[in-house]
Amino acid sequence: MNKKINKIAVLTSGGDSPGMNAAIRAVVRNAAYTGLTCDGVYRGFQGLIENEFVELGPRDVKNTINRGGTFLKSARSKDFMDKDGRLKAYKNLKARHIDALVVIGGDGTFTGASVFSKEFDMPIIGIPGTIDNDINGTDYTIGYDTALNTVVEAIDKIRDTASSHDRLFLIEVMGRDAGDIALNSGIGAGAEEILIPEENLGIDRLIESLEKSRKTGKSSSIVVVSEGDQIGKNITNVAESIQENLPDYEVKVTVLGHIQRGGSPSCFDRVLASRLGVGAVDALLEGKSNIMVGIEHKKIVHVPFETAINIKKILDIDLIRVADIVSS
Ligand SMILES: Nc1ncnc2c1ncn2[C@@H]1O[C@H](COP(=O)(O)OP(=O)(O)OP(=O)(O)O)[C@@H](O)[C@H]1O
Ligand SMILES: O=P(O)(O)OC[C@H]1O[C@](O)(CO)[C@@H](O)[C@@H]1O
Ligand SMILES: [Mg+2]
Repeated sequence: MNKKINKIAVLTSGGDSPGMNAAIRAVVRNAAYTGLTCDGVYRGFQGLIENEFVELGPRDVKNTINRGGTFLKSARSKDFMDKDGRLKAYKNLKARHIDALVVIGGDGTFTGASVFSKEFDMPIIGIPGTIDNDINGTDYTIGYDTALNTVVEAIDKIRDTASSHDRLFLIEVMGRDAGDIALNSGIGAGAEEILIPEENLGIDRLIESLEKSRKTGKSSSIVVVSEGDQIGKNITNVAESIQENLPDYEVKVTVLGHIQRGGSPSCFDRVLASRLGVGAVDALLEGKSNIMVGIEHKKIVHVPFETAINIKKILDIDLIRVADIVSS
């Protein structure tokens, strides 16, 4: 028999992502809709430890659906990695009579949530919020679509100047260990080459391919490089190898950086966040715990944290084929 849930708390953790506010809003409003009370926790797991709670009702989340970042703020909490820190967090939750938790974040957040939930018998539901789209069991994570649009807009601008000066640009995009942002933005922005961590074909093939492109009449080129790419030590190192081997090219490097994490969420991310936020409270009321609410084939799914974290999400191989064909 599941314990009755009267009060929940919601937090955002790990790297922020556009649409996290929309997810908080949906959690808060579904809590009120179903007769629960809801606290927000500032600064993710660190706020749990440092007792930074705020009561949130439906009107407290007005005008947030359109805002990037997270108004609850986020953190990468070292203290939560220790049992002492987690014990403090548990005591603070109990002192506020909180029966269950909704965490919005990435794989690290779900790992922490899973450890905590087992240690202290606290029901927890995860909502995938990360620009990386690196979580198994959900087709999309909140913020990924917005980040892709930001990247494509930036690359379009770089292409203008690349083409005016007949230059080769290497553009680094985020994604830690996952190539989703690089592969999809690369196709969307018409990149000549896309370097991702999941596929290392080596520097020689890259140089050969760029040389061939120039011979077939391409005067400028865009190469999208995922930050987790393994070809060189880093993007500058890859640029130097290309420059040495292809002296006729003028090679430039742009690192897009944290611009990719900001901005107003796309409509896709707002709707996704709203569905997952509502779904998280529904799941708690159904007695679920230790799961992520995700989306697969347009339907809400419940995925055990273990499956979401420990099984590497498979990259769509056909996208690599498409990228090769459309860049030829
Ligand atoms: N093994 C663990 N035990 C306890 N807490 C953990 C563990 N792993 C991660 N966490 C907690 O989760 C937080 C968020 O994890 P992390 O920094 O990896 O970001 P994330 O949720 O994966 O998001 P993103 O990858 O989008 O930045 C960590 O800072 C830490 O507080
Ligand atoms: O902002 P930070 O802490 O430097 O983290 C950067 C990392 O976070 C992410 O943006 C995911 O949130 C990764 O793509 C990137 O590797
Ligand atoms: Mg992560």
